[in-house]
Amino acid sequence: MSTAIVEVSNLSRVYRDVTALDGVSLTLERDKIYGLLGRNGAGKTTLMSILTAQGFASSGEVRVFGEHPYENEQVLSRLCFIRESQKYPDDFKPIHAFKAAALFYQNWDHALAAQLAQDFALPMKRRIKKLSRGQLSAVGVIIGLASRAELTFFDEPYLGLDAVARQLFYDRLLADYAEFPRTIVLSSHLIDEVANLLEHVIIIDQGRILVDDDADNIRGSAVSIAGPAHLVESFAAGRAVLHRESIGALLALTLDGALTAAERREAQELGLELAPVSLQQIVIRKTLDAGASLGSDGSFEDPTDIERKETQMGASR
Ligand SMILES: Nc1ncnc2c1ncn2[C@@H]1O[C@H](COP(=O)(O)OP(=O)(O)OP(=O)(O)O)[C@@H](O)[C@H]1O
Repeated sequence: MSTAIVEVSNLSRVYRDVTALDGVSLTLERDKIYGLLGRNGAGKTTLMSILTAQGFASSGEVRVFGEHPYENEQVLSRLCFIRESQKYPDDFKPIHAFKAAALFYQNWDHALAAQLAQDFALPMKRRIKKLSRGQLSAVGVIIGLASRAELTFFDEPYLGLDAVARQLFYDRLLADYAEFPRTIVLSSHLIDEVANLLEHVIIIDQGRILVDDDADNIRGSAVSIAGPAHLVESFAAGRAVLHRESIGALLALTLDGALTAAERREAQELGLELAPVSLQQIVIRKTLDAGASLGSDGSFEDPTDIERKETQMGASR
């Protein structure tokens, strides 16, 4: 039996002159934590909006729990979309938002919501429009977790949350997921922070799927190698290089693709240093690579643009 709960086929979304999604096909399986990653404007929110029936597709097919999500109460009551721009009625306090969620979500766990409100030190009786930015994010995070929806989307849920509160969110998410497995899609720019939560990663770039793979495969899909420049160059000859960085006579390369056992031995015999590459670095390299070879208008860009973009993204270490 298929475990796919979301099936997307050739989905596109065009806003006047912007193609936000361009022929996206993917499936999401039951009981998995997905990372939906990509640069600003890549199309992540647009994709999640369409899957949750808050936005329309220009073309393509979307099935959620085997059905069209639009105006489909059966489907919508089984999914939860937490986004930063969530609007609440003017006079709503967190307590009202939770009561409304309890009516809508059949798996709502009141005790969990109360515990999380305490953990996040959320003032339950203050109007939501008076809450700080972090407290507002906490309201969303609590609804996302306590709803225990079969399919939950968190679109950058951490805005304004401090480091302690973010860690609390990650810890509670993992603990609750272990007890009540479900499908969670987490869109985040803080990739290193969420990397350990993710089982599967979808990288989207300029409206297209760039990578759709298990997190472990992606982690193993690049390696960093460092040592005297001439030895590193000869070892890496003929291999795709995602990134290079030199300091004096030393060179560090990020190589695309895993090394075989024999190659690892060879590197060790040459005295070269091998190190894994973080998920965040891989995402940065792959999206820069895709952007460098094919510009948004389909033209090839000047390769020196990579340096400029890396600086913009804060990727250089
Ligand atoms: N309502 C709209 N009208 C016109 N263009 C839009 C609209 N919504 C989104 N876009 C454009 O579509 C593209 C994808 O936007 P989207 O919000 O999906 O990106 P994102 O990956 O979520 O970005 P971020 O990480 O910055 O939140 C962007 O170029 C954006 O400017």
